[in-house]
Amino acid sequence: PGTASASRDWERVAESVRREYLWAWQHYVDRALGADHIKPVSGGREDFFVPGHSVGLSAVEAVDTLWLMGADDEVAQAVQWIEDNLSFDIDAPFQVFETNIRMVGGLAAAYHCTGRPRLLELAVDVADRLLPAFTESPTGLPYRYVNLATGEVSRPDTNIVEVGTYIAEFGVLSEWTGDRRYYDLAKRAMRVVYDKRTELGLLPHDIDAETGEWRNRQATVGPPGDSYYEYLWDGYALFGDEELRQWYDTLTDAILAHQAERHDGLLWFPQVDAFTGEVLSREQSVLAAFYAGLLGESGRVQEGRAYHDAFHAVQEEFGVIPNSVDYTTMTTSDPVNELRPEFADAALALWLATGDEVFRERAAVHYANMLRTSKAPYGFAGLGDVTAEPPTQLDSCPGYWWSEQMKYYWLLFSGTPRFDYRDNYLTTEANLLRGARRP
Ligand SMILES: O=C1NC[C@H](CO)[C@@H](O)[C@@H]1O
Ligand SMILES: [Ca+2]
Repeated sequence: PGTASASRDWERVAESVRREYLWAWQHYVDRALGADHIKPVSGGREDFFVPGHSVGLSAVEAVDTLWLMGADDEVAQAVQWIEDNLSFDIDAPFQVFETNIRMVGGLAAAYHCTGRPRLLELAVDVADRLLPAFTESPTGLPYRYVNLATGEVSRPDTNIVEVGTYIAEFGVLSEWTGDRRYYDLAKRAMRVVYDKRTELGLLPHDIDAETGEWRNRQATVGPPGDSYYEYLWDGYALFGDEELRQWYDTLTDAILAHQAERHDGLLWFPQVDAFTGEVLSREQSVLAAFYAGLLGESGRVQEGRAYHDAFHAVQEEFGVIPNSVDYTTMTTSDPVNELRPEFADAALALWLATGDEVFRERAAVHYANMLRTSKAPYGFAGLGDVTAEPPTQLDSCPGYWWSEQMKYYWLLFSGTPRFDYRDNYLTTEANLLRGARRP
């Protein structure tokens, strides 16, 4: 990986990605610096976590992407705003999962790339404000919300993603500070879920943080199941935790045995009843596409390739992948596109795992189709209906756009010396926690 390919001028595509990203960044700086989101059609500002309490989400999500692009002046702009303005002393309930993967992860990645101590201090500050969600819980499964100023917790009606997607961000904080609390609290919640797997070795996705009881029967590799599985593997990949790998292997073997289904020669993962294996739904969320990359990087390369082939068929059918498809008819009942990055996420993971150029080609099409349909006056916009000609643009650009697909494209096409292509780690929000190579 990282070598130029004779068949395509990847450098030219990489330069396009960097140019478009810096164009969008300049509009964010000019019109919405400090806001969680810019509104790309109107040029307005928008809060993500809590109305009236933006925490500069897009700037935090952008730092490592800008750094990997060598855009050091823009890195300085983002870091300046963060160090001068960012405070988490906010008397409002924040969603623990989203705050972790976006703010803890974003600040930790910014620290990993720049080495600026204030960024690590802020990551630790916001992580400490999340801890009551874990320590106040009778089961160790964190509540969904915590007030960052008072520590008041709420919403035990949670799911395996929101109780199990912390080990990467919390683990590096333990590594970088020497305080094991973060790692231990994150892993304990994962163990509670694993120990409740069904006879078939499958997991429902909804769970009560106070009673520990399952609240549904359905198993899915899409939301809100996806990153629980991802972080079992990541805990092994990042910290060498063999127990997490064993849990991952046990659950993945069960998923491949009971959830995998072939249809028209393509591999899919329908939703099934975790206790009986009965197929409940053949809707496939675009977010489930990440799973192709997870299978590929965790030694299930053939299955990973096959599942990416399935989503490639969806990209061929629609151009821009809609929120979900029914794979038995290849039709969509949800034609919205929210700039979801998972197809590109899996393309990068599979390219790093196999070196096969087909994944760069597929990602290049993903980028070209986004560029053609989502570019709006002040940034990149989601689409209201990917089947319309032209697709209708939404006045929204999610924070993950600044951290995910543009970074995946850049890493796939640029061969940047700032990234260790052989030893690296990106979180589920594409925050770089290992593999930055400072010049
Ligand atoms: O894990 C995640 N789930 C949802 C977002 C992208 O679709 C993003 O926040 C992240 O990739
Ligand atoms: Ca993800």
